[in-house]
Amino acid sequence: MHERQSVKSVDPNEGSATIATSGESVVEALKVKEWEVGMFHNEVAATQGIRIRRRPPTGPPNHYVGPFQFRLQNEGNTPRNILEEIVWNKDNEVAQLKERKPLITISKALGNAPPVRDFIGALRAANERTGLPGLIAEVKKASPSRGILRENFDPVEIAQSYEKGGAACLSVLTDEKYFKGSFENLELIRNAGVKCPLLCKEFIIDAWQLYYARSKGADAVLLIAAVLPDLDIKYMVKICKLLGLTALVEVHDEMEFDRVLGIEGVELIGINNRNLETFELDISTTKKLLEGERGKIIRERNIIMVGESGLFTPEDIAYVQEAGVKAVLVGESIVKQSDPGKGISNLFGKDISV
Ligand SMILES: O=P(O)(O)OC[C@@H](O)[C@@H](O)c1c[nH]c2ccccc12
Repeated sequence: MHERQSVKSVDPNEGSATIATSGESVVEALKVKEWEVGMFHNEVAATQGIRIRRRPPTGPPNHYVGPFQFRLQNEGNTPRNILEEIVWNKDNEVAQLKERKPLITISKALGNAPPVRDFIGALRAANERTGLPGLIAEVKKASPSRGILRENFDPVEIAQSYEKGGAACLSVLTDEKYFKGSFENLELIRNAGVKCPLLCKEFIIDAWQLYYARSKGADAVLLIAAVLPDLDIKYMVKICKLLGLTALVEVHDEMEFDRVLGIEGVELIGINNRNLETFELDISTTKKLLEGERGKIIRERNIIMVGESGLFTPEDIAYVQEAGVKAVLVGESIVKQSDPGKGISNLFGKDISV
């Protein structure tokens, strides 16, 4: 047992952690370390062409100093775009949630989580059954680019309608601040007896979130290459496998796609037609990225490709299918319709539930 230390470390080269005089200052020192790691993270990310910085570039850690809004207005601490703002906000959110529910608590809850469902299996089966891309239908109330998509929003009703309409899997937004989603919605849908596997649509920046998502009943999670450096994706994909989760790794340009193709164990890749930094939408992104060598690698490795965002008509579906996707992720065009299940028939130009 240590006696309470009250003197500085004798070695002046040692770091601030050794000046600790009580449990609280050890915690502070750990937070500073965490902050430094976050800073280092920004530099590693930049070498991989990632423009999104994990933390504001100056000042102390944002989760224990002052209101976030205040910090955002400070020079040097202004996010460059909406994706960066979301990520910085998520960093705060996760830091707080983690303090309330440490990993050990969540690990215990994992045993009580609903069993995992086969996300990729469901997509493949739907694709074989219909000859069309398997549908991941998104339960989405709002987005920063489109505002409120549906006023009268009952997540369970929408999920059941999607399932009835022939969706293979569902995507449930869990971000509250920017997408008006919640983990409660995910749990409600799972507990209502919906059988489709569920994607937890979240901005994942910390492995803790993977455990949390599984404990809330998720079968799959989204990993965004515009935000996560290679090593994070690599470890997160491994943790997903341990937990039985499917990782949908999302890319939106050639560089991200090549990075992800260099990571072992990736089985499901989404091409987001929307650039999350600028909101620009262009469905030819899916086609462009699957042309040539990359398309060949995908086929050789039997990786399932998902066309994401901006799909509204049977022509759009045919276009991305022709480009090589076996699945699509669709929100806006179906969630806006009074009967979302019927929205699916409109989207595909036929009833895909039979
Ligand atoms: O509503 P749309 O345009 O059909 O898009 C759905 C889905 O692709 C989109 O919500 C999405 C794809 N990747 C994301 C990452 C974060 C937030 C949202 C998304």
